[in-house]
Amino acid sequence: MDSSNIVLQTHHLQKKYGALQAVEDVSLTVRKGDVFGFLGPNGAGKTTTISMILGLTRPTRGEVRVLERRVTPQKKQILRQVGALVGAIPGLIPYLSARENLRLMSQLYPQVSSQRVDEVLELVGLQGVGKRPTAQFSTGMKQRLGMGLAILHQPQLLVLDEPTNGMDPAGMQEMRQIILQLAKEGVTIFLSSHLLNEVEQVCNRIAVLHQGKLVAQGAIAELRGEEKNVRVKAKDLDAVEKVLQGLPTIPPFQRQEEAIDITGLDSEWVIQQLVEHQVYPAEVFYTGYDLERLFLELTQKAQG
Ligand SMILES: Nc1ncnc2c1ncn2[C@@H]1O[C@H](COP(=O)(O)OP(=O)(O)OP(=O)(O)O)[C@@H](O)[C@H]1O
Repeated sequence: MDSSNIVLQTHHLQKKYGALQAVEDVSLTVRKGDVFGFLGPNGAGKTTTISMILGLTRPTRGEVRVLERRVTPQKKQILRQVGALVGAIPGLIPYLSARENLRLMSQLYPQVSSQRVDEVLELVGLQGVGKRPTAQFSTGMKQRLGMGLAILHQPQLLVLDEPTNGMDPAGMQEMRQIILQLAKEGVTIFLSSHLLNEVEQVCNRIAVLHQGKLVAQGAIAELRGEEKNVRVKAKDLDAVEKVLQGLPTIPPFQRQEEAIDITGLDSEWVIQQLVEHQVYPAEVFYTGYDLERLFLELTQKAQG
């Protein structure tokens, strides 16, 4: 693996709070251009991991590297290359407008021009809000401004901790659009979420955390596996079932109300088998692998 391509890496990261193992042996690799989904139910240890990534919490064991440099609470220079939106938006002045807040923040960075402020306002869809004080903003608008503040200095990595928490579906959709746009512009994104659906829509790679432990990591397509799921619709489902039962190796299948779902077979092969037994399906199609099911399987496996 080309290490110059790695933007964020954690090595055997561990955090204990007394007897509680909040994070246990978490090794993550985030490459340039990834929209990396950090998935796990509430309490899995996502925020604790992020806090160690951002040098806010000292790991009990293990280390964090950003752009190949080690991050610790004492050594955080490399985090200038990182933007973060984690919890409440730091430094947001409620009586100032979005532009004024961005301008104020831009004074921290010598390289940020007023042109960049306008660019960011547009990117996060707040160019039209004028002088409205941010105190009057909706949750979604505040989060978008928080995102704007986090990317003002053009970081290489953007860390987002549950950025759509408390948002309505329209706000979530807007947030996803911004994430995708930023990714297009070359920002690597680390997105923590407990929402499978959100992660599936924007991320190319994911890691799944459960009770502090990593239970999976990889490309979404890879994690779904080579496994093929074929749905067969037919007038006579009993006949379909009989054909499946008669195969030399009976594939795992599940009878639904109007279809049979079969795991691990090619649709062409299924059709061929059925037709050879004079069973003619009305429809045969791939249903793909449901991330929700994968997630449940992974977390149940971890528990069992
Ligand atoms: N400062 C702390 N002291 C003691 N326990 C803590 C502390 N911070 C977190 N924990 C515990 O560590 C575990 C992981 O919490 P964490 O907030 O990292 O999970 P999370 O995946 O971010 O969940 P959520 O989405 O609910 O924030 C939880 O059991 C939590 O109660």
